[in-house]
Amino acid sequence: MERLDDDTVAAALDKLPGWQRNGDHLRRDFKFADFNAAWGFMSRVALLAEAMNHHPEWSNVYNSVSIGLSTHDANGLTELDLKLAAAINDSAGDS
Ligand SMILES: C[C@H](O)[C@H](O)[C@H]1CNC2=NC(N)=NC(=O)C2=N1
Repeated sequence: MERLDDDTVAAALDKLPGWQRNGDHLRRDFKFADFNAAWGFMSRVALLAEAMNHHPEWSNVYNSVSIGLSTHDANGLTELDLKLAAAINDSAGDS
């Protein structure tokens, strides 16, 4: 998988509400009603990450989930990160 150039990433981010670029990562923080909702979200994301064989860097504190996306095999951002970011938004109930 090829690394994306800066313009391609910037254009894609316009269509990914909540996500920001931070160097080689896309980042978004989510907040839910409670731990149960946060964990349910993480369970859904875990299943789709496994299906994509593309996995998030994330942490959870009670109702907060912080996510970083990057393609380690490519040392940067690829289409897989954009795809996973969009799928994560769907899992959180965003468009
Ligand atoms: C061997 C396996 O295909 C790779 O290690 C996959 C697994 N999940 C991955 N996830 C992410 N985020 N980046 C990768 O480069 C990656 N590579």
